[in-house]
Amino acid sequence: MPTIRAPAKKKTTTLTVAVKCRPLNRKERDCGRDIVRVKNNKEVEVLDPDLSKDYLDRIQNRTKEKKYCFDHAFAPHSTNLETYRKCISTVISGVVQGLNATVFAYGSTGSGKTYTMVGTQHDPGLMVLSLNTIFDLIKRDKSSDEFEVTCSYLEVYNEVIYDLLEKSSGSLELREDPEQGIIVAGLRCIKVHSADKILELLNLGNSRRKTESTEVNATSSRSHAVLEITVRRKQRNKYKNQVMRGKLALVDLAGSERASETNSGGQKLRDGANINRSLLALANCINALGKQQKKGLAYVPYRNSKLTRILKDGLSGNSQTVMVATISPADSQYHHTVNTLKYADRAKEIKTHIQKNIGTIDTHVSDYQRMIDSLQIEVCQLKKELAEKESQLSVKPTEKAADDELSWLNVLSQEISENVQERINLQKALFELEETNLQNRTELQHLDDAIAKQPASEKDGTVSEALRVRRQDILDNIRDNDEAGVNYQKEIEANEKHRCQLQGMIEEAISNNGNKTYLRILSQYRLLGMANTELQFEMAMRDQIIHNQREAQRNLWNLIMGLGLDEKQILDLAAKQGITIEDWTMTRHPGLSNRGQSPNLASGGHAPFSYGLSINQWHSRSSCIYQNYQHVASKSFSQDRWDLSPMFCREEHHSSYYLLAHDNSPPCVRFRNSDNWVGGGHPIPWFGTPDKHPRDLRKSYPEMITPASSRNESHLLAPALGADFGQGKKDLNRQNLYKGPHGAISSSSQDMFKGVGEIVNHGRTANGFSRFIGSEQGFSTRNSRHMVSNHPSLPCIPSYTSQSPKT
Ligand SMILES: Nc1ncnc2c1ncn2[C@@H]1O[C@H](COP(=O)(O)OP(=O)(O)OP(=O)(O)O)[C@@H](O)[C@H]1O
Repeated sequence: MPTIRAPAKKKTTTLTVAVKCRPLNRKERDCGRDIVRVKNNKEVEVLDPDLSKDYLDRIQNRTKEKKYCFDHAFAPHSTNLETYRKCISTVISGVVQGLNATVFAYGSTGSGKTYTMVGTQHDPGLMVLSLNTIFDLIKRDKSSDEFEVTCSYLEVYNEVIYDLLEKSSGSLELREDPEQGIIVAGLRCIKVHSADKILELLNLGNSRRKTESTEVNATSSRSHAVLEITVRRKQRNKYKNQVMRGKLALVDLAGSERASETNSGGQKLRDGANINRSLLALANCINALGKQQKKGLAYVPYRNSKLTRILKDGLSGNSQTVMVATISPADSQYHHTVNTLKYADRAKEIKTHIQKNIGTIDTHVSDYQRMIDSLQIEVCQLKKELAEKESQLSVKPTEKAADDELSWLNVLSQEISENVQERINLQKALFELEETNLQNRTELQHLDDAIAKQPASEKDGTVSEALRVRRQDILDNIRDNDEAGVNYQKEIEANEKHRCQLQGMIEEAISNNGNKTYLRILSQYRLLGMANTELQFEMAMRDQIIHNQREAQRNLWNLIMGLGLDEKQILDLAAKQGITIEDWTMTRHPGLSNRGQSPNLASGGHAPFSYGLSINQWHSRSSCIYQNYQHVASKSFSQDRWDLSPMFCREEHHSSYYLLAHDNSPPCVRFRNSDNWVGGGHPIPWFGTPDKHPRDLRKSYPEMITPASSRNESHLLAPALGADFGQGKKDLNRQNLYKGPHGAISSSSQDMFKGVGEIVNHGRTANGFSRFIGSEQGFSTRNSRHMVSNHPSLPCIPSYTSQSPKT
């Protein structure tokens, strides 16, 4: 099979980010004011909407004023043509030379995305201007090359892809093509010879696009629209067999909105939820990609929505990409404007790698082959649909009633699945926010230390000034993230409410319907499927945490061992880093023949778990506290053996706690609340509710409830471990744990400990991810999520306390 040849060079480039501010509309002029200032064609300043703030507030940084700088910024009076000339035209000329380009408008509802992309007759939008340029360039081309231009236009509505160039398009599927990346199977590609023809198609497609009138925008787009133009250039000169293929994707996103603002309900509300979901997925991708550039690898959740899968190339692959962030200058839109600018600011970090798509004539033929294949698939699909429709017409009334019942159930289960997916997205977002703030707070602490250490003579110097500016930035970020976190939590609450309604509907259907058993099994099956999705996400998150901690431990051990330090030196060094080593109780393992080897690596062979070390400052993503717990007296590195004694490992991550326990009882996972061990015989992971109480999975899915148990301790059998420790050691161990050198556990709380594996809470409030991970009904928020596990893969390490991030 012919393939597109690897190009000679790949050029790395960053996203071009432009901000376009629309004028105030009449309503905004009458009852609000303009709070956006565009300066020097690059800077955007958003004033505090609260006019009551005075000079003192301003000099003390108590206003919500924000300043950003972008590649381009356009004031309200500027036209689409100006935007096009300054940031799009060069990208478009590349398309005729075999390069890919993506242009997308991002902003809240009513901020001017469609105006920017489609425009009006007097002020044509970027789609129209780009198409005219492409045909102009082809017309003016002096070479004898042959050009062919094709166009497709799709929309993603409620996570379903429709062809806007088809009169009554069915839903289309996404496929991964090894050469072309993500493609939409069965999407019509129409050959066009002039810009006018494409504009005709564009208008036709736009008339089919789903729009609604909302409180904020009379013609609000309810779907994301992607216009794709492909230019194939068959070369006639020395590279006779070569075909260059440039692709231009022009994207008009649906607007993000809040249900309360748009005053919508029913279908509109559902659309809004789906739009927000895919935009949230896009925002998460922008976040992750931004982080990737700053800190190396980060998981980019493209697969969370169809939109992000379609935009994948534009965000990180082979594409020159321009993001036009559209904002409203109205004071009532302050929150949306700042939110859009924040994501636009992050998008500046995103890098793409552009290269010419050069293929052979054969490749060109293979493209046609692919088109034929996809048309054949479409024909098969249509035939199948026709056959189904025919058979539906001939079904008996009783069968039809049963079918109706089932299709109702399908709709319901679809809603449940969307509800779960939305919650996962929100919780992920919350998790990211919390993580960012954790890092922010650590940096804040370091900055405070650095500022305090500045000599008096330097207090007014440039270094001090830079530190203070950075400190203010971090404070702003923390405050913004906290605000965003509160909003996410509200959305999670709404999501939870919706979930309860859905649950009620299922229960009602079960009690009303004749075929109860079947429906019950079916609904149980679906609910378990949903629960499974949540569990998988939780597992993935935990794997990530464990991976990060291992990394940190490994690095640290390698460093410490490489230095060949003795215990005292290590303790001194740790103290300098602000780390207190509570209890040095490691003895050497027979398997560790020399002290140069990282104890963390000693987990192989017969060792049921590994030794490790974690220190907050060294940790790349999470804050951890580990506690090694042994009945053996403290031993130093110089001793001969690493003793495999019973051990506890405590980890704090986003207010989630794990503790590893090894004793002679069967390995188990235990849960406890602030006072007692709780739960039945077969505990399962728990998911936090949006409010203060974690959600009981069995409550959410009552079909999963196992007979209640009066026992206040729950055990979940884990895979057998090699460790087998005497029960007798347990009490002593517990005692040691309670009486750590720093008195980590208060004497009153000692009474709470009724089994192995209790955990000390260092007083961090539980939120974000901790809501999501392991806990049980009735936990107090303060002591929040306690989970005890003896997972064999988690490392056990010496005892430390690390400084909690500043709150
Ligand atoms: N630069 C501009 N000049 C004049 N009017 C504008 C401008 N930008 C937007 N508008 C007007 O603002 C209103 C909302 O714009 P538009 O429909 O483009 O918003 P949107 O971001 O696409 O909204 P949604 O996401 O809800 O589809 C429209 O009436 C549009 O004509």
